[in-house]
Amino acid sequence: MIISETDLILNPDGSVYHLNLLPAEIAETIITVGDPDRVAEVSKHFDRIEVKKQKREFITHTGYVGSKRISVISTGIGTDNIDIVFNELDALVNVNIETRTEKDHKTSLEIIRIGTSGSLQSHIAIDSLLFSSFGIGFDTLMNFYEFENSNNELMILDALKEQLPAFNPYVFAADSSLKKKLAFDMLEGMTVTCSGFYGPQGRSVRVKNQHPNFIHQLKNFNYNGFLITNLEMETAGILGMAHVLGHKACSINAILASRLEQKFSTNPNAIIEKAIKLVLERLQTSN
Ligand SMILES: O=P(O)(O)O[C@H]1O[C@H](CO)[C@@H](O)[C@H]1O
Ligand SMILES: O=c1cc[nH]c(=O)[nH]1
Repeated sequence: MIISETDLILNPDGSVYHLNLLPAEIAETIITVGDPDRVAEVSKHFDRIEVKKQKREFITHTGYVGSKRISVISTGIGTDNIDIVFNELDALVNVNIETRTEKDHKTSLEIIRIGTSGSLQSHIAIDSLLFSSFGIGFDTLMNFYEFENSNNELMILDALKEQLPAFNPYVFAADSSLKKKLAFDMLEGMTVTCSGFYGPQGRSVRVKNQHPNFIHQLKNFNYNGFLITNLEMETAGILGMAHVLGHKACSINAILASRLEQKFSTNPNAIIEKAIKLVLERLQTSN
């Protein structure tokens, strides 16, 4: 079936519409970061950079760490951008851009988010690193796609419906092989992905929040001892889109804020740098 010009938009040079990339310009291992300035913070550790591209907030650097080819891409903020990044990355590997048809042989990308996040639990300290075993989406992205959940995901969904009935979330697990490879010694937990930074994360600057107990409600959620540990704005969308498109994904969070103690890291760059170095080292040595 031909994929229409409005379903998959290409630029005049054949690159995908928002990412501005051609198929040869991405690696099969991709690090995503929210902040466009973080792309260079990752690629400064590359031994060689062969591609640098940008359109809007989507900056891509592709290069090598040793013999491992890696791309790092900024997604900007939010799961609306995750929809764009994942559909366009998938098209670059799984659609023949010239014939506009799906390829018979599919490529499964390895996608690792290195992001920042706020903690909801006292044992998840500021300046620690946390692996999201599950992403819980409080946004609406995955309502627009067909998918089936695993039994574990369905059981967490049931517990969410019972304990947090005011919300209607979706749930996806991280890829277990990426956890073994990159995060075997990290704290882990369930990450809630929010549709905003202020009200949707229980903050209120001048306007009262409709959910004044948001932080404590989430903190107290418990599924067989498994807790909601942190809040951010992309993880659940990344895990969900990877699942529907057949890619492997995970999310590693540098904890910058404690929402319980109402404190913020005094040196956020140090823990982000630690996460970047750890992921690059482990990606290089695991192949
Ligand atoms: O630091 P990044 O990766 O952007 O992640 C977090 O920071 C942003 C909010 O400040 C949101 O994108 C949130 O998910
Ligand atoms: O509290 C926080 C910190 C970083 N990023 C978020 O989305 N929330």
